[in-house]
Amino acid sequence: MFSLFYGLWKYMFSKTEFHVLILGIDKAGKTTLLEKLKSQYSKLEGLPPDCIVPTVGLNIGRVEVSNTKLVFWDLGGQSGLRSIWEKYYEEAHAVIYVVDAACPSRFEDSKSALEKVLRHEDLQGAPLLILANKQDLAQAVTDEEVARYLDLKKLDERAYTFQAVSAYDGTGIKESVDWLVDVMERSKRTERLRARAGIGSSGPA
Ligand SMILES: Nc1nc2c(ncn2[C@@H]2O[C@H](COP(=O)(O)OP(=O)(O)OP(=O)(O)O)[C@@H](O)[C@H]2O)c(=O)[nH]1
Ligand SMILES: [Mg+2]
Repeated sequence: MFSLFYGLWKYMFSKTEFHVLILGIDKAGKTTLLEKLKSQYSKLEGLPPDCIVPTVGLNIGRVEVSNTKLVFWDLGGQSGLRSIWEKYYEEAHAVIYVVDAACPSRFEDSKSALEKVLRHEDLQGAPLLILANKQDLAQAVTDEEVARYLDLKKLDERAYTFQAVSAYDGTGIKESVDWLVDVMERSKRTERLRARAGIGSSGPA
């Protein structure tokens, strides 16, 4: 009986919580993005870019956007650390994949790391937001050019988009988060994760 009431209470009063994985190769700007998200969407001051060091473990950021709680998981992108990424796939509602748009010499590495992410069955149907980061730099290429370089195949069955951003000055971040929240709310994967957690779309299970 208690669990029935608790389920009902949880359904009616708790805000939806989404887990978003921030992936990408090292130096793409993932942690800089996380800190920018924190300073734009929460009362917390994010770390300034010159205090950010390469990530070895996991950085977590929690923010609220309208009636939605977002929990960001930022992982290290160095090649020896990428094997850890998959431990987080099962619980993720969506993926943000960050590309350094000012560094074409690393597009190939970025592309193959992303292809591996997309092949993993634990991420089936997860919406994908690909960020062409570092747009504040003159040499950065556009989001369309990053899309051409990555030349991703077999994305038909998942919601995805490319967005030009600067984690440094915040350009494009609001549009990116709005897109992400909207697709996660409508995604079949979200329905599946909710059902597994005992929160059905038409009430507690
Ligand atoms: N100009 C500019 N520099 C950026 C931007 N985003 C990140 N950087 C710089 O890029 C470098 C790497 O940034 P990080 O945020 O540490 O990159 P990361 O993807 O978290 O790297 P790992 O933790 O090693 O995987 C730092 O020197 C940042 O200041 C951006 O939008 N513009
Ligand atoms: Mg980092």
